Amino acid sequence: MNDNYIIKTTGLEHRHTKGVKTLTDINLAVKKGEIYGFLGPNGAGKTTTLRLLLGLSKLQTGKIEIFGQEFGTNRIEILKKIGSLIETPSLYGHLRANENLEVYRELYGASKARLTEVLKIVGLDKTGSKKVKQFSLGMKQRLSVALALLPNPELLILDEPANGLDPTGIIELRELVKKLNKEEGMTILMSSHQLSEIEKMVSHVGIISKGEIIFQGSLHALGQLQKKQSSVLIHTSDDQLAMDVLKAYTPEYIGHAISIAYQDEQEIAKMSRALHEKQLDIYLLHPQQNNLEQLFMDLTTQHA
Ligand SMILES: Nc1ncnc2c1ncn2[C@@H]1O[C@H](COP(=O)(O)OP(=O)(O)OP(=O)(O)O)[C@@H](O)[C@H]1O
Repeated sequence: MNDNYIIKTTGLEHRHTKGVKTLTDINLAVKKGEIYGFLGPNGAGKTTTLRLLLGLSKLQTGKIEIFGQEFGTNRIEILKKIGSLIETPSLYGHLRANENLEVYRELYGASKARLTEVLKIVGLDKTGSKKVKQFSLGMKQRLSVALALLPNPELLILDEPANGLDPTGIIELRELVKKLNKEEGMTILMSSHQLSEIEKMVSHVGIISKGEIIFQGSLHALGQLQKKQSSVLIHTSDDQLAMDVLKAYTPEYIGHAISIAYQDEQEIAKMSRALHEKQLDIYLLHPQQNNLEQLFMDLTTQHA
């Protein structure tokens, strides 16, 4: 197996109840150093997949390899190197940030120095005597991440960490995730049901819909796919003739204008030149770029 893979699953399938498949042929590939966004609408199967990766649900079909080792037979060794936040951990509202971490410190076999360190990493080292119940949701979330960081993991798995956070909380989370990745060299797998929440922090994306992966690749590749789906709206002094002039681009008349799918801007320039050559006046030439969110919607609905 390629050592670069931190997580590799092959043909994962899962049934919660007899007959109903929750996951079908999940082949996740997360490489060292990636911030991998695991995206999908509610109920798509993200949590089920993450629970399998952490051994919280029993593997039924398929293979899981983490850090290049088969999960089932190297479970303890592997889990020692993973930090996770999968269900909201119980934080004690009447305790301070450091006191909350102290509760778990020994359990994780972490040193006092590590406790101080993780508080600093998540930016909660100056909260003094403030009790956790007075924390914002974003601060609580960062404290939960601090808990996951206590054992100094190589891989961090976060299930919907942006859930319920306001824009400021999301920015704080983004900064933290990027810092962990860059400064601590951590590989991060995080799930979300909203692309906009994570597109500014992830390097790679896996999109799951109805228990199946429908896209996996770099954020750049997703962007390229988005470009392919872009279209330009054109309205001229004679749309009938324009349709004919542009027939090589498979134009579609949509009532008030012509819509044409394009891949790069050069094509728009060519279309414009062809119309001018036929003395057509261009009243409207409007490229419409689907944003990634739209693409995500497209990707999940097309699959239905
Ligand atoms: N313990 C369970 N028993 C039966 N069905 C379950 C169980 N856990 C999850 N499911 C079902 O499996 C499907 C996938 O759920 P899962 O929680 O993995 O989705 P998700 O993508 O994480 O969505 P969400 O963000 O809503 O948790 C859903 O249809 C859900 O109802």
